[in-house]
Amino acid sequence: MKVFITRVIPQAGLRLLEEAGLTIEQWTKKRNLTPAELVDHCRDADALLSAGSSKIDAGFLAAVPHLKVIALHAVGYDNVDITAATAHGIPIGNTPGVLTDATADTAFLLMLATSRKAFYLHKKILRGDWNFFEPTANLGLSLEGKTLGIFGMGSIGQAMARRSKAAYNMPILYHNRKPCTTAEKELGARYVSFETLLRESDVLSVHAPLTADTQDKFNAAAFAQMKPNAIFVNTARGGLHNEPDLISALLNHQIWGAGLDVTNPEPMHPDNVLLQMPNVCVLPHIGSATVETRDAMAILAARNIIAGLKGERLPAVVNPQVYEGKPAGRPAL
Ligand SMILES: NC(=O)c1ccc[n+]([C@@H]2O[C@H](COP(=O)([O-])OP(=O)(O)OC[C@H]3O[C@@H](n4cnc5c(N)ncnc54)[C@H](O)[C@@H]3O)[C@@H](O)[C@H]2O)c1
Repeated sequence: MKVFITRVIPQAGLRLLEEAGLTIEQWTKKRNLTPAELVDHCRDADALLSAGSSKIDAGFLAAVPHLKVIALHAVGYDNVDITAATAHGIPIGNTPGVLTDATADTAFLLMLATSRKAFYLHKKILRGDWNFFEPTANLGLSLEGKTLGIFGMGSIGQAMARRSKAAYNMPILYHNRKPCTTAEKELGARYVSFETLLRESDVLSVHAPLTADTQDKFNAAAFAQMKPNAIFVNTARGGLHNEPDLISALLNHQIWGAGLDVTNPEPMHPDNVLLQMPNVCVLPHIGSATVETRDAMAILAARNIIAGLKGERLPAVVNPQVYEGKPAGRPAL
C-alpha cells in the first residue's frame, strides 16, 4: 500500500511507515505541490500524509475518494473541508498535544521579543548602528504584572498563560467558546467578553483555530478598542488578523506592537512594511519547529496513517463522525 507525503518529514515517522510495510512516496522539491500535482500523486496512493497547507477541499476529495485516510502533520485543519471528507468516509488525523509546548514557547518568545524590540535592534546592529548615544530609542516595555489576554483558551492558550503567569505574574483574561475551568482553577484566569478582552489586555495572544467565525476577527474595529500600549501576538493562523488593519493600528499608535508567527499570505513579502517597524517581530511559521516536536508530530501522523489503513480508529481524529453508524472498516493492512 502506498502513502504519499507532501513534504520531507522526520525519519522517526518514515521509519514507522516502513516498518508497517508501506511504500512511501515523498515530495522533496523545494516548492509546494500544485493542486493538480497533488491529485496526480494521490491517484495510486492509499493514504495521504499532508505536511504544509495544501488545500484538501471538496474538489480534491472528489478526485481521490479512494483514499482510506488523510493524516495532517499539524494540529490546525483550516485547509481541510471536513464535511466533504466525512461525506466520502475519509478519516482526517491531526497532531494535537505534541506541539503544544513548542508553539506556546513561540508565543512567549514573540511577546518578550516584541516588548523589547529585539528583532529591530538586532537588525540595527547588523547595520553598525549600536545607538549608544541615543539610548531612549532602545526602550521597550516591561511585562511584569501586565495583563495577558488569551483568545482561544485551548491547549496552546493554556500553555502560554501558564508560562506568562510563572515568568511575570501576569493576571490572565480569556475569551473562548466555553469557559475553561482548568485555567480558572490553576491560573486564576477570568472569562470575559471579546470586547473586554480587547479593552483590558496589555498583551493579547491569539490561539483559536481559523474558522468562518474567527476569520478577520482582529480587524480595524477590534484594534481600535485595544490599549495604545498593547502588544498583539498571533501564533494561530494569519487569517485571524486583517493585515492592512493591523498595519494601520500600529502606524496610528492604536496598539504598541505585534509579534507574528503566522501571516496572510505566507510567505510574507520581504518588502512588507511590518518588517521595518521597530515594535514588530515576525517569524516564518515556526511554532512547532523543534527537532523533538517535529519527531513527535511525524510519529503521531504515521500512527494515524497506519491505523487508518488497518480500518482502525485514528489515535487523533478530527472527524470522529466518520465512524458513526458504520461497522469498523475492513482491515486493509
Ligand atoms: N504557529 C504554529 O506553527 C502553530 C502550531 C500549532 C497550532 N497552531 C494553531 O493554533 C491553534 C490552536 O491550537 P490548540 O492545539 O491550542 O487547539 P485547541 O483546540 O486545543 O484550542 C483552540 C481553542 O480555541 C477555542 N475557539 C474556537 N473557536 C473560537 C471562537 N470563535 N472564539 C473563541 N474561542 C474559540 C476553542 O474553544 C479551543 O479552546 C490551531 O488551530 C492552529 O491553527 C499554530
